[in-house]
Amino acid sequence: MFPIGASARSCAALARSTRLNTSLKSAAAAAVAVAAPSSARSSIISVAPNATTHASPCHQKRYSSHSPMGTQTGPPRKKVTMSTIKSLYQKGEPIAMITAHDFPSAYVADQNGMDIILVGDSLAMVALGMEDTNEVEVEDMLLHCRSVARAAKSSFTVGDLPMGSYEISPEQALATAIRFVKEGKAQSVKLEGGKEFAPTIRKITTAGIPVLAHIGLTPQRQNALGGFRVQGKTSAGAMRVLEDALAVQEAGAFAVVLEAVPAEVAALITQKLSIPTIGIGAGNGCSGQVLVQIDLTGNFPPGRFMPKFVKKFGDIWSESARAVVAYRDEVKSKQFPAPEHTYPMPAEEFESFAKAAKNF
Ligand SMILES: Nc1nc(=O)c2c([nH]1)NC[C@@H]1CN(c3ccc(C(=O)N[C@@H](CCC(=O)O)C(=O)O)cc3)CN21
Ligand SMILES: CC(C)C(=O)C(=O)O
Repeated sequence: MFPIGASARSCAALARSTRLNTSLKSAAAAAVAVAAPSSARSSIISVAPNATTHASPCHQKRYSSHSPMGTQTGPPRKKVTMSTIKSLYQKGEPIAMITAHDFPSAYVADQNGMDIILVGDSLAMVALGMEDTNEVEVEDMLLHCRSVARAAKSSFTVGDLPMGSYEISPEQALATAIRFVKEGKAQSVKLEGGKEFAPTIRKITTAGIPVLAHIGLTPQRQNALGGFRVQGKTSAGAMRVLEDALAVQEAGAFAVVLEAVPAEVAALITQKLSIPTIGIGAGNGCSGQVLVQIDLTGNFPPGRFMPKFVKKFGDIWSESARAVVAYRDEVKSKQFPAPEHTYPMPAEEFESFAKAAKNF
């Protein structure tokens, strides 16, 4: 979906987003004011309490393949639960959410202060190389949910119900949600849809499985939406997003993802709700934010199309590429492996072996 090099669709989207740029910027500025009361803003912790402190783990520690990521550093963070999320919301402290699709990506998120980890169906594209999120199956999601669950010691986890696994009936949705909890070890599920999915959300929450709703741009319905289009850009469109938000809240969702909605619309919806809004491309007037991990860490090849809402906070791709090139060069030049990467043997043992080997 985000091909290497710009497709015709991406170019059109880019052109549209350039036109949007100025209006969103002023909207974002206006939205800052409603993000949190100033008293709450000052209490926001800027560094995760157990953020990894050692400078460069790869030079200091050898991680054994028997223990996936070595031992945890620092005191364990308290488990984030439904009530932690509620209390962050009440304090006006933004909720930080990130996607993860495997053990290491969940581990780095968990160890560095993410409140919520989402095993998003975006894994179809970012981890499995599929064209579309609609290709991913429940079984694929469950494998990845389990890997994430093993690393998520403190973050609250959400598993994304893939297209086709919840739309047929509330009963189908509940059956899938139960599999996410039992087989995927997820603590909650996310599904795309507003008003029409209120009975579905009600069915799942009544069974005691927390639901994160997802409205605005719902990527699984890109074909019906006419592509990845910003939602709620007209008064009537914004009203539909508000109605969806109120309906999913009423149905029992613990929070709602607002994707690709003008910032001032998202801010107003946030004020109207009594559950947190988690924005992605919805400005900073939301109660929290979510981004796809590989997007924010810059773990994708150059030239790939990115939605306007992505901020690249790192450049993991360049670093990986640099390491792979250095490895290749050292293999080709025989600089690697050096003596320190090999296992010693008493000289007399080797001599005896060499002598014995002569007869073979
Ligand atoms: N790596 C990745 N990051 C994501 O955020 C993401 C995925 N994959 N896959 C699933 C969905 C798809 N998402 C998308 C994809 C494209 C646009 C996009 O092209 N948006 C246009 C808006 C155009 C308009 O209506 O003005 C943009 O220019 O940002 C938005 C969200 C978000 N999700
Ligand atoms: C972008 C987020 C909200 C998502 O749905 C995903 O990662 O699939």
